[in-house]
Amino acid sequence: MDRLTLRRPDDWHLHLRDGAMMRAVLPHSAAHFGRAIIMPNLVPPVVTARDAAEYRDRILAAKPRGSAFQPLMTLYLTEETELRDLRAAAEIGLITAVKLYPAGATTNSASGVRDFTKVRRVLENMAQIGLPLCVHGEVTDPEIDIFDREAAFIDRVLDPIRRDVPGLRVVMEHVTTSDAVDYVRGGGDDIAATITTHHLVINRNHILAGGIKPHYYCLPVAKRETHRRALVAAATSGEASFFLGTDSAPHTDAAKLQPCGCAGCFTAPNTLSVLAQVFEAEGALDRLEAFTSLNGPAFYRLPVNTDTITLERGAPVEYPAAIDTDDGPVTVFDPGMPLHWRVLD
Ligand SMILES: NC(=O)N[C@@H](CC(=O)O)C(=O)O
Ligand SMILES: [Zn+2]
Ligand SMILES: [Zn+2]
Repeated sequence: MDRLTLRRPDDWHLHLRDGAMMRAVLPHSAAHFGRAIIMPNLVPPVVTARDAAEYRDRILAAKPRGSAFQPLMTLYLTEETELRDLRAAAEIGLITAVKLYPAGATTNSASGVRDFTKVRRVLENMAQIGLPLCVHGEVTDPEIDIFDREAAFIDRVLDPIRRDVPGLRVVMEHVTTSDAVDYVRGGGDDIAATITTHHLVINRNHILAGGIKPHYYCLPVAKRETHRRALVAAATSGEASFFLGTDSAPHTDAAKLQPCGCAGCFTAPNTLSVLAQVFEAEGALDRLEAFTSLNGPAFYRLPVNTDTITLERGAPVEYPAAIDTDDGPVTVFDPGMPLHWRVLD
């Protein structure tokens, strides 16, 4: 097979940032994706309906001319989130989901939730209206080893919340462990998971062996190879509970390459080429469309995109090692292998 036509993919977890950074990164997602769930962890975060409407308008204004890319907005859940504001935003279709960051778990999560009893009423209302909760699933307890924080989150936080609030629809974002894959598989129709591009390619050795590689540092941090294999198996299985959320998370090189560097991999420019390579290696190219274009809309109860994209296999695809922004260069994810699948214009 050297040509592959798919329903146009969507990205169910994307960081576009704001200002100069947004203008530089947005065209890379808009070139390939129909829609994307836009993560709200700006500084300050997108917490009110008004913040979301203004952010959406800034994205639409920065969108390349002629692009039909649709940002699907989210609210950043805080202990002060107002129920009325959130319900109104959902009713008019301004927001597609709400994002839960445990306070301190990841980039710009300081305004996140510490005491989960304080958001219970909001969660109950979300269950009632079927509004999905996107979850960064890591505990923040410094006593818990960073490689165990996702598995611990399932037992200590996520499962108790789901028992407490039956019917709450949850997307466990950027899963990195076989524990999360198993939990989502056994969790019924109200839970799904996004899987990133980079977690299908790297394990923790890529970050640490032979010298430290800050551009592979993201959260949740990549785990051991057995976990990566579980993610590849889930993504390539075609199972409805697993879909693409790239978590493309641009930071300038200056912010990544320092004694305390930021977490995040910037994968927007080459994501689809990397994914096709991974699926081909598994003999699963026929299930790429389910992962990139069908399972996400089904969970979010949205129609699939009506148009298609075509990938073609050939000589290795060229992509920039970094993109320029007015804030400085942003390094593009290096999958460490030649990519033979290019997206045709
Ligand atoms: N994934 C990351 O390592 N970073 C994300 C935040 C997040 O998705 O947790 C970011 O905003 O930079
Ligand atoms: Zn996250
Ligand atoms: Zn993210």
